[in-house]
Amino acid sequence: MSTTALPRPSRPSIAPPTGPLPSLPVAKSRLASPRPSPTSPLSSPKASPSRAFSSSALPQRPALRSSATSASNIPAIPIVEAPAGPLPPGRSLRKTVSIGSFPQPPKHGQRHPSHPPSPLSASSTPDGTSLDQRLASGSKLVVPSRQSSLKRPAPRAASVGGRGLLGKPPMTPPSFLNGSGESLSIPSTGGNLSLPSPPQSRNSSAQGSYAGSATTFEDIDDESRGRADTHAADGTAATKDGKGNVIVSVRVRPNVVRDAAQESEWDINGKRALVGYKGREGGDYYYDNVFDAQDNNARVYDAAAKRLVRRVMEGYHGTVFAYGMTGTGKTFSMQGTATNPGVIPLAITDIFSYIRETPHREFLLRVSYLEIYNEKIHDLLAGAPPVGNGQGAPQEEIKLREDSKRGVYATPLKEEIVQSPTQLLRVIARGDNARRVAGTQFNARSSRSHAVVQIVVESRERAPGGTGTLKDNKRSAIVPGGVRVSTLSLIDLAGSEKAADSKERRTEGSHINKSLLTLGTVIARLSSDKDKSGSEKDKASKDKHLPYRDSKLTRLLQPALSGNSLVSILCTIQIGSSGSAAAAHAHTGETLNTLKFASRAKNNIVSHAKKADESFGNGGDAGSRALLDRYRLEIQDLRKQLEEQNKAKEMKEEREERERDEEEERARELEDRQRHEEQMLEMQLARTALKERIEHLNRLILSSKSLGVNNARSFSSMSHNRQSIMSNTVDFPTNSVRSSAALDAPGTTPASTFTSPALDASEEDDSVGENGDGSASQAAQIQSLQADLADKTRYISTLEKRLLQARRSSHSRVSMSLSQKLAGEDGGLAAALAEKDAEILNLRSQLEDKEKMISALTSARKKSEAAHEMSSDGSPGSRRVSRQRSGASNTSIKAKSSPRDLLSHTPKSDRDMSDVTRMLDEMISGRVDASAARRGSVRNVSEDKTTLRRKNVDGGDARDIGTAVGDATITT
Ligand SMILES: Nc1ncnc2c1ncn2[C@@H]1O[C@H](COP(=O)(O)OP(=O)(O)OP(=O)(O)O)[C@@H](O)[C@H]1O
Repeated sequence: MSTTALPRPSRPSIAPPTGPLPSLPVAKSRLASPRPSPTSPLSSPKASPSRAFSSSALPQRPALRSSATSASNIPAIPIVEAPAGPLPPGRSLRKTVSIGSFPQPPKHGQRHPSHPPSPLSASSTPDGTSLDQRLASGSKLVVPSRQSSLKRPAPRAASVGGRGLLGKPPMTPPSFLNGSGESLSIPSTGGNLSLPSPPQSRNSSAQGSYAGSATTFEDIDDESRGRADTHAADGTAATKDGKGNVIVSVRVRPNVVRDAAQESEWDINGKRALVGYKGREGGDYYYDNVFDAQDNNARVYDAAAKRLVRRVMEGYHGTVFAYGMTGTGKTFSMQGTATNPGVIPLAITDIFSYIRETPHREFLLRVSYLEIYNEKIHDLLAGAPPVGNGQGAPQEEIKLREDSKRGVYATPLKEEIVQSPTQLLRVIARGDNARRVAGTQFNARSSRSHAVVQIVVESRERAPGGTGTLKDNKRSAIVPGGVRVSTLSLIDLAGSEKAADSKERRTEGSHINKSLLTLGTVIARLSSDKDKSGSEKDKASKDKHLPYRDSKLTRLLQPALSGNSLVSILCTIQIGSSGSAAAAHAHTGETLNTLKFASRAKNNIVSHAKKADESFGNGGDAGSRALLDRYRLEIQDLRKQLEEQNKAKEMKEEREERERDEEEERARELEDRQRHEEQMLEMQLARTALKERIEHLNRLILSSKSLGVNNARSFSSMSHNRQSIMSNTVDFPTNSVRSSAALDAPGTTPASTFTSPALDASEEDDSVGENGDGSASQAAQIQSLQADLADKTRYISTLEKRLLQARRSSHSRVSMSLSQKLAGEDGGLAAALAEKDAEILNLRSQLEDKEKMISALTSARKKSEAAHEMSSDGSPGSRRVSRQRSGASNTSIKAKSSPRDLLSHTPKSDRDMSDVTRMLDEMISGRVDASAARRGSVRNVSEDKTTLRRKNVDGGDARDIGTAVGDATITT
């Protein structure tokens, strides 16, 4: 086993002792111990080839004989940094490695010697020893409370099985911050470990991880996330006293003006994590990390906070705070600058890198930012920033509360949910702007308050299969495992200060100092109350004795300080002080105070940080905290609502579509029905017309029979008497009838019908009628004509009505955009209309004729009756008709006005008869002409209708003619 050389060119090498060291000195007081020598047994030049030295340019020191390689039977091998020359007075050999401190071999993960071991798994300080080793070796210890660690049994053999110095001392137990809890025996390289971090742990840092820690680390960033749990079944940090979960680092701010005198008093050794002061009250202070003036923020972050941040992402609470005198670089370290980002921005970058690297979990981040100013808590994210120092807009008073799950927390405090690094940085920048700063004699922009950024990380297992569809999300909702909530607190404390110029600054300073003092007190007392078992009960009783409540700061830090959180403390100092000797002295005193505070913190704070439980969101306190659960439920609710709304919308659309279809169907049906009705109407119209015509024709036939015009030889029984009267009494004026309509009317009853053959005497005799005077026949005729007239009137009105309806419906149909059909239908429609018009015209004229005929017949009857009354001789024989009057003379026609007139042979009656005869002739001739004209006008309308009409007209004519003839017959 080889050891590596410690690059300590500035220090004289001390030859290793050849024998065992004396028992450990208890370093209560300052020990002017010799510096560890680069020629330490750990500083073998034959460093493992697997080790890569970051500072290869560092001067190589001569190899010292490694005691570890020698006798394994040596109970204890002192590792002595022997100065090249004689030891200075007061200095002693300090380093021993106890064989009992060797770690057990790792259960797994032991690295192959050829693999570059993680720098984080170095089990010792850069010089190859652990802090405890150093403590045990009698290094200067400034914390009296660490007595226990100093009172160790004498170191035993340093090497077991060749492992010797390489093992991890038991007092530097594995921790979550420092590793998985597994120890790896890695050869010390003399503190020059600067192997790069695993790629995934380097997201935020341009620089490789820096293994300056004095404690044992193992890189479990990668696959061993969760493997940590295997080291402690209960999730507790696998450490006996939990000390490994606390990292204390010291950072030295570069001097603006070089102060050679001051600087010479200090020994800042980053590689050995050592701060040594040679002045009065001086001593060597070892920490987990010491950063010198050349170290940038990225390096500080990598070594002091990176692991903690990743543990927070895994479910541990973590607290990082910067402590130090004013102007020493706390804000610079926490916030950094644009070119040199500090812990906060680098942590933010890492948080999001972790989220990216962990696809199997989903995260929710919320951030709050508060400051404690003059012992009052202000929310830096709530509204407008306070103006000046404490004169800002009044804010609701923020109080600190405590509950079992959340520990101590401020409320009401605004929390913002952030989704990207930029967003998070912007929120924090907003808080920074709201923070109170003021110029002091030490710092032009001094923070006058303690500022606390809290990033709450909620995470839960993600359902396999992604979140694409609702189905997936539903599935993810029932994924086993609850929400894990952890908190990362990043705290930039106000700087301690001795004096201030203004009253305001003094007030602020007094509050700052008071709270810092309380913090120091709490940390100092932690040691005496330290409970290694870390049981809740003991912790509670311990906490009771600690003055957490003496200041807001300590109250807020209580969960972290009492062991629930991983802790990283960054103490900032500035060596060298330009100014008066008094100022320089005061400055040094402050610096030493800071160093002592750091040492106490390192030694006293015990963390039993547990991974947060995965809580379910179904109530309980944790449930009320886990926004992730609440959001998930809300999302589910909203999705359900959305689904229901979609369903309702779909149903509504379907219903509307159905209604539209139904409406269209109804409209179609209505249209069909209307069309059908119209058709029916038309058919009805046609049928009615036909019926009317048939009735009319029937009536005509009866009328003709009754008049004996139709066929004298075929009397019907019904009109027998009347016809017989007519035929017997009438000296038929054949010439007049023939000269008129009867002969001209085409299609009329054959002329023989009208020009009835000579009737025999008996028939003529019988034709006088029931009353023996022909009045019954006339009355029947009149009655028949009146009935006929009524029929016609009714028929006409029906026709008119139907025509009107037909017109209306055709109009409506035409207006229903059947324009293309119009061309085709218009002709037919117009023709039909014209036909109807013609028909109406025809019927009207027929009506007129009838009326005229009725009036003529009525007057003829009246005259006949008058003549009958005047006649004294009423015997039938005397009324024999004179045939010699059958000539076509007007006088004879005049005599036809009434049979009674004919019988009376009075001049007046002759005149009357001739009037009637004339009138009838005129009517007949006019009627026939009109009929002829009408026939001509309607012939073109339509074939069958024309035929029908012609029949009507002809029938009408025939009847008219017949009637006229009948009349004439009666009157002659
Ligand atoms: N490591 C460093 N490298 C370069 N400059 C630094 C470093 N540390 C501090 N400074 C500078 O020192 C000044 C004071 O630093 P800073 O404000 O961070 O001190 P502080 O400890 O926060 O002081 P206070 O407690 O008064 O707020 C700043 O101008 C800062 O840029």
